[in-house]
Amino acid sequence: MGIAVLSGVIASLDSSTNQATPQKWESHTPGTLTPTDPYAADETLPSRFIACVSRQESAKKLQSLFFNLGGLGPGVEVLVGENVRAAREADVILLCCKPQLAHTILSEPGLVEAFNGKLVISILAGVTISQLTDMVGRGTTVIRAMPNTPCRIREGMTVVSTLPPSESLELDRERILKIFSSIGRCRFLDEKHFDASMADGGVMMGLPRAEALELAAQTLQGAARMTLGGGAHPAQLKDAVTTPGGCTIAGLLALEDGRVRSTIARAIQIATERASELGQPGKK
Ligand SMILES: NC(=O)C1=CN([C@@H]2O[C@H](COP(=O)(O)OP(=O)(O)OC[C@H]3O[C@@H](n4cnc5c(N)ncnc54)[C@H](OP(=O)(O)O)[C@@H]3O)[C@@H](O)[C@H]2O)C=CC1
Repeated sequence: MGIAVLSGVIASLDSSTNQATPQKWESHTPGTLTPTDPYAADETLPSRFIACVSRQESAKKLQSLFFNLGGLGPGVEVLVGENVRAAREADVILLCCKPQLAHTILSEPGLVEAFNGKLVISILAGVTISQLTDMVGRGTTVIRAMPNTPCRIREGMTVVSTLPPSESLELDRERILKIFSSIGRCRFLDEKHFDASMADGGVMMGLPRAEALELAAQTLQGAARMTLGGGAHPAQLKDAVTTPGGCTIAGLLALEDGRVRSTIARAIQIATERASELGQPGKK
């Protein structure tokens, strides 16, 4: 998933650089941006990328993958076993390891100091901000992001935990929006919704109507495009997607009927109805 995020950011930067007439970041709903925007002379945009892995084999794969991306891709530095060095040189750190490795990786001598004062964005499922803060120290701003599988085709829906008050809040917020809007839609929500979705199997529970609709529709759109464009079977998506909730499950079940194209519209309708229902007062 880390590769998907980084590739999306690079592709967005490249596409905006190549635009003859740059457009502004477009806001659909409060807190969201689309990936069709200008990057020139914007301090919130990244200018250097470092990818960290633990194995030489992975490094070779990543070097080849980023090289083949073209544009800014070949400029990505891939480091093996040098997390502390990379963290020292970074302003924003995206934590994308498996959840069970977090403690081992973050206990490496020098890492807490290297993280101090920086923005750490964790996509680790099920690891709370409080747990991460215990590992990295209170001098680091830790936020959680929960992207979903369609981020791999830049049709994702990422939920990001709301930022704590700080002097760099606006800058951090812009940086986060630009990272995750490059792989789909991005929405800030309180961390309690992350835990509700993990526990209940549906992020829609307790969400306000507008957010529930947006998450359902974008998740379904991403799933549908992965099915139609990427050849992924709905059953594979259902196994892989971590954030769908009842709305997308309903959509995917409809897709599995075999009448794929004709049922997409029905799936979206089911999802929208379900999201509306969950968004009604009294059901929050
Ligand atoms: N897959 C999905 O759809 C989603 C995943 N997530 C979250 O994303 C995270 C990653 O999942 P996924 O992408 O599937 O996992 P992967 O195993 O594909 O990627 C994990 C990466 O971490 C690297 N890594 C492991 N150990 C170290 C280390 N000590 N130092 C530096 N890098 C290291 C691995 O490199 P190497 O191979 O060299 O060890 C690998 O590149 C998980 O926490 C998951 O909860 C969140 C939302 C959706």
